[in-house]
Amino acid sequence: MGFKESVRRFWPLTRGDRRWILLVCLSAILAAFAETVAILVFAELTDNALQKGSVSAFWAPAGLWLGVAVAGGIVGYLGNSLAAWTAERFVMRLRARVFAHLQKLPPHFFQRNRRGDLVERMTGDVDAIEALVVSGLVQAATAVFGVIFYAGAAFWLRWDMALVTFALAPLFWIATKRFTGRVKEVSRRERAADGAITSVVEEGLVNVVLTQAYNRQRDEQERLGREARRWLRASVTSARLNELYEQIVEVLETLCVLAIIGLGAWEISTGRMTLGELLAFAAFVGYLYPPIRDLGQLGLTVTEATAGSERLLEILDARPAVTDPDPAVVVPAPSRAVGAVEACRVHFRYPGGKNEVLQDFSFGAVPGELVVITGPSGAGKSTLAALLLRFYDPDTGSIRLDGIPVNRMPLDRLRRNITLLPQETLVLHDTVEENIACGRDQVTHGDVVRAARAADAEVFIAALPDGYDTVIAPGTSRLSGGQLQRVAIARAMLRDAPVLILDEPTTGLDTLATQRILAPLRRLAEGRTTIVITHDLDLAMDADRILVLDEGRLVESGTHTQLLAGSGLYSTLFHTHPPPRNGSPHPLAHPSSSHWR
Ligand SMILES: Nc1ncnc2c1ncn2[C@@H]1O[C@H](COP(=O)(O)OP(=O)(O)OP(=O)(O)O)[C@@H](O)[C@H]1O
Repeated sequence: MGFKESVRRFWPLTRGDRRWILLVCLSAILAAFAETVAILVFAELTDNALQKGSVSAFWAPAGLWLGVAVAGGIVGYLGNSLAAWTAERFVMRLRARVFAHLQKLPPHFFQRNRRGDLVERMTGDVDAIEALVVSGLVQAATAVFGVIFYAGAAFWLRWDMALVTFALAPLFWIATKRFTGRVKEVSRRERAADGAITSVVEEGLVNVVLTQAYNRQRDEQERLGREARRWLRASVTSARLNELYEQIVEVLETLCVLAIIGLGAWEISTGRMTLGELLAFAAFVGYLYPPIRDLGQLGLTVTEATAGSERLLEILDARPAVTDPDPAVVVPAPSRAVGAVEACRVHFRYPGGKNEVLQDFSFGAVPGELVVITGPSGAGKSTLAALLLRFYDPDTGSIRLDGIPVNRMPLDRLRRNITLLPQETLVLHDTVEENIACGRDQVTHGDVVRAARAADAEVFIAALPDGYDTVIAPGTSRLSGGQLQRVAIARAMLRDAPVLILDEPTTGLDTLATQRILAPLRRLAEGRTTIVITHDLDLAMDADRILVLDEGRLVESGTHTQLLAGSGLYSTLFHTHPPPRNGSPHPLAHPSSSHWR
């Protein structure tokens, strides 16, 4: 991917700020103009005030110089501040756009890309693109106008000397060209290594308990060390290339300066030039180097930015697995669904996956009904939840809510009507109150307290250091698994959607913790269409219907008693499933102990 493509893709993000960018360029032109005037005044001062030793010839040019310097300073200050503001707004907009797109991408995208690398793309690569699209443009305009003014003034002073000096200019371009390809390759490696380091650190932090428990500290350090060495190599190569380039340019500059001094000495000795003119000429050529160098550097910035663009466009070009339907095909329906859920002859394979994860799967559930989906690991149970929430569309067959195919209703409407309680409770880095309230808009403190009470969470929340205002965060251990689950139940209560999907609600909980969440879960399930995905067959006993999945197929369906009477997979799973924890009979394991109702 090249420069043009990068600009074509990212330039639209400058909409709304283009007049400011133009203003910044104008201020750069004015600053270059002020500099040119100052140098000419300096030549006049040298010839008339310094060489002739005349104080009276000093005042007028000095005043002019000071005026120009102050005006140039103000313009420069305003221009640079505006440039920083515009650049940061661009970064904000680009990051928001990529982040918004990321949020639409399907689960498998995040399974296939490391989190740390995505973070690096959202930070380092976004900055690199800004350096191309906004700062790069301003830098280019500043450099081009600098070259025009200073070269123009040098020609105006002595065109013949200017020609000789500028004959050396192509050397700068050759030097830049030779470095461009290498720099692009190295900066791509550097960015990828940056991403890998962030990933290792991030994964290390998430898995720190596992690392310590399994004595894997050294392995983790080695993993970081490996990535750090790759980064070091790329980073040092990049610094080395940049330094080499700088030094070559420096030598070329010295060559130019020597040429001017030599020619100037000759010209002054023959009386064709004054000292003031020579100094002004040398100053113009000297002032010419930074913009020429900037133009050369710009080449390097462009190459670095195109490497970043490629990585960012990989995200932006990843397609969401599902999109909102065309308004023309949306079936009108009340915002709150009744809650009848149906899957009809569903076949599904994950994008890029080899096998069908669900095959010819059909079922239905209505409000007030409790359907348990069970089966061996990998049977496709969680996939079904993903299809009901429309994270993916089935390859064939349909999923319906209240008889309407889910791909014919806005995603927002569908998901508002379903509450998912995933295996791992989602925790926001926020207060307990916000963590409960986040399920719905416009929630009062009273609503939160009522939901917490119904979820049996009130007592432990009150015991927290700041009660409802206690800040919790993902991965912190302030709340136990069971307590977190009850926060999630309170959130679901408040959300009050007609369809409820519980994915392994008792995973990781001991008997007591399980017992504590059953009553709140029962209250939550009341009157809703409840689908429970579980291995825990204690939960299946008084389900209205149990669906047994095996390798993506529905192999059995019925009540606990019906299925146990047969000798199918359910009965095998039930008789081999772990005995009640802590040795005593599971208080809920008895078929007569109705723990859902
Ligand atoms: N993103 C994915 N890409 C490809 N295959 C996937 C993806 N996610 C899951 N699978 C595969 O789909 C199959 C069903 O997975 P699923 O998570 O639905 O099973 P499950 O019955 O819920 O298992 P468990 O009880 O262990 O949670 C598995 O073979 C799994 O490897």
